[in-house]
Amino acid sequence: MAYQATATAPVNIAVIKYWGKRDTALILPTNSSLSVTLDQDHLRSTTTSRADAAFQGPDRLWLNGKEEEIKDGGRLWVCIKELRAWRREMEESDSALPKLSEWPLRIASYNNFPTAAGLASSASGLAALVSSLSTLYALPQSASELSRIARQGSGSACRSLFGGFVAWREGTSPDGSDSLAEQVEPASHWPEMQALICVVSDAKKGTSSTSGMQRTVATSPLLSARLAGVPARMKAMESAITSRDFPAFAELTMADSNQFHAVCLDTSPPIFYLNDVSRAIIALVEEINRANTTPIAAYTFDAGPNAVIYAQAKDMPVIITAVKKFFPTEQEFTDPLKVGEAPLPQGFNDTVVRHGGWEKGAVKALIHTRVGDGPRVLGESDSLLGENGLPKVLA
Ligand SMILES: Nc1ncnc2c1ncn2[C@@H]1O[C@H](COP(=O)(O)OP(=O)(O)OP(=O)(O)O)[C@@H](O)[C@H]1O
Ligand SMILES: C[C@@](O)(CCOP(=O)(O)OP(=O)(O)O)CC(=O)O
Repeated sequence: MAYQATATAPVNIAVIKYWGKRDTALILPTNSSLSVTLDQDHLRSTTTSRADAAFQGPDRLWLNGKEEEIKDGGRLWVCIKELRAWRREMEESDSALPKLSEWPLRIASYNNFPTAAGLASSASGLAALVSSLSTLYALPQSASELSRIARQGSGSACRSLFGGFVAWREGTSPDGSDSLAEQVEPASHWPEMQALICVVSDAKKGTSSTSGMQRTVATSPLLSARLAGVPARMKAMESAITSRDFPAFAELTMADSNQFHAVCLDTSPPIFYLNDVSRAIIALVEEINRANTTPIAAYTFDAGPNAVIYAQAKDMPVIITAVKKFFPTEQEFTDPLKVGEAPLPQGFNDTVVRHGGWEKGAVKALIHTRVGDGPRVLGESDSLLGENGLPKVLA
């Protein structure tokens, strides 16, 4: 007898960044963070988990058709172990339940966008794993309780268990019980919020977030100044979101991204995630905002050169026009949200970006999406596992 569940989970892009751990084993952060969940219609991880008494040997997992080792004591292993323990508790108190916790697992996952390229695949991937397993095991735990498990898979993954605008509260407890995610506002609160992802590079990045942030904690004198300011910034960001104050949201988002990259530069040896194209995108957005007098766009960069530009739907046509003009893409851009284009603001000074713009392909592709909801449970027909327990989609 086999039981299985398939779930999808979204990507989230932080506007107040998580950068630093106070406990590397439990993944407890040095500061709270806040993110926007992006629409799974465009970017998602899909995961099928199956438990079968007939499976032999240890649990196995495939990512994009390729087997990944579930290392003893590793992050995937910890997430699976904790969810299985919750299932076991249920089975112990209700003998009618099938003993799924005793059966080996087969797990297949698929990301519909580049993995490990600074597009937050570990966040959506670990959230999809936790969602599919908690559905398979019929766990009663809330999304916030599940976020504690996802956090141990990858810190930022805890925020992908919710849609909309999501805070990860750093917590104070040494055991991590209060370091979890909660929704600040649902997607429906500010549906005009959209994101334009400028894919500058989809190659695997040089310095992983995990090792980069620990080097910052160990060596950056600037980090303590950043940490002292985050609580006030979190408060201001939550109030900007609650009151749908885009200019305030934009100022805080850009300041936090710049401060995060400043502490990276302050790390020894320094970490450079931004490149010349990233900096040119910053200059472009700053100039659009200057010419427009109030900010209509906000850039933010994670641990890589790709830009995410947040803007409201009404302003996205201007942003798309500007980005396409100065950064002609390799891949033709067809906008799924079909917002169209619009002229640049009066007084826009195009000398801020290299004369005439960048060569084709400096920005490889554009992904236009919007704020979206949390994990979704799919049906049997969406299973990624074949009857034999091996993945259907091979890379
Ligand atoms: N769908 C998935 N299921 C399980 N694990 C995944 C999945 N997608 C990604 N991962 C894990 O996350 C790793 C990539 O994480 P990494 O932090 O290096 O990149 P990223 O998430 O794209 O970037 P960042 O988090 O810095 O924005 C993969 O090598 C894999 O171990
Ligand atoms: C820059 C960031 O994207 C860093 C994300 O770091 P990870 O969550 O990938 O790190 P680990 O907890 O070590 O897996 C900022 C953010 O998402 O808040």
